[in-house]
Amino acid sequence: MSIVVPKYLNESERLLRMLAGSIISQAVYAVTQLRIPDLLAEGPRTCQELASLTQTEASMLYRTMRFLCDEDIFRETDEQTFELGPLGPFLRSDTPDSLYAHALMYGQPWHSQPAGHFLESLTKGVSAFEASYGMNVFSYLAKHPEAELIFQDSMSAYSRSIIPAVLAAYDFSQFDTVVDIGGGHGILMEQLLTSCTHTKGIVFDQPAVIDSAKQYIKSLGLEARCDCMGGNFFESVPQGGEAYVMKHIIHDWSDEESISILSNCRSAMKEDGKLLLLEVVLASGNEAHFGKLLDMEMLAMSTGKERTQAEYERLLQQSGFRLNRIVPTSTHVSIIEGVPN
Ligand SMILES: C[S@@+](CC[C@H](N)C(=O)[O-])C[C@H]1O[C@@H](n2cnc3c(N)ncnc32)[C@H](O)[C@@H]1O
Repeated sequence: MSIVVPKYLNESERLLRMLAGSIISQAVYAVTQLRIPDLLAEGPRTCQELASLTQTEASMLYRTMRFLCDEDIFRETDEQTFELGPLGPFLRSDTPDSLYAHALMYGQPWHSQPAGHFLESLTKGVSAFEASYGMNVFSYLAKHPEAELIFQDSMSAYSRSIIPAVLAAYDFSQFDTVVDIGGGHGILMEQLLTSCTHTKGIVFDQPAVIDSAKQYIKSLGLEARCDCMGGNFFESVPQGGEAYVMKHIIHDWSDEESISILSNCRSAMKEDGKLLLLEVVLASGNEAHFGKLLDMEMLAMSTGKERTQAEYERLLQQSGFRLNRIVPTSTHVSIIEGVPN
């Protein structure tokens, strides 16, 4: 089933729809938080029934769901009766490729408010998050455990949808020890150790995050093959690994900050080690690419950016590596392989 921008819109309506983007995002957040996609998993329900199950005001819920039919999230099958549309299943909490946790994160004030500081960000040359909260997003999350949990859940869910393609595209079983720098709650490591049964792992992340990773790895019975270590990658990273993997880390940071993280990996790794960055690689021309949206998110939330192959080549070269090859996956994420220079 193909998804299209509603055809009924003329140019000025398309622009108005763009201007109302935050309302669309908040409407998606509201129905997801109410778990309406889960409630429609088994088939259509009336709006009255949904309102009573979610303790919401029926006529307001109806208007919200009617609008989200235009966005392909729901479909009105009968008068005031809805089923899931083509995008609806992705907002269920229980599917492998679920964006449920993502929708919850996008609705949080700390995620949506920085966009209101975009202009200030452009004029001052700092991220909108920094302009809004006076600190970088990771310092904010470390101080707000509830927000940290929502962020990590969202990253884990996103990772679950990407990692199978990464493991299919690259042979990680060639390594004895893989270190996942900024590994969050350990989802990548879980899947990697499950598919490469002779490999050992280390998950490294901030002290505020690593306890949850420890618990998660232990709950899977993988603790004998995986250490979880807390620290700051601007100071040092665990020594002696064969492969240093970073998924969606370098895009969070400026060139200067990235060089500091990468140089620490270079000092810690074995001479025949490999650096593996799991990132979007932007095309150098001006063709449309999903990565440009992620780049805007980086602009709003961090000092980082999405980069082209030439930019990654330069970054690696300035950190003691040579870009060996870029392995595409079936997703928008590629594996950028660096080797010591
Ligand atoms: C965008 S998330 C990526 C998480 C994970 N790699 C994934 O793709 O799901 C960035 C991660 O970097 C971690 N991080 C941020 N600053 C750090 C620091 N100074 N030292 C170690 N980890 C850090 C965060 O806690 C977070 O888990």
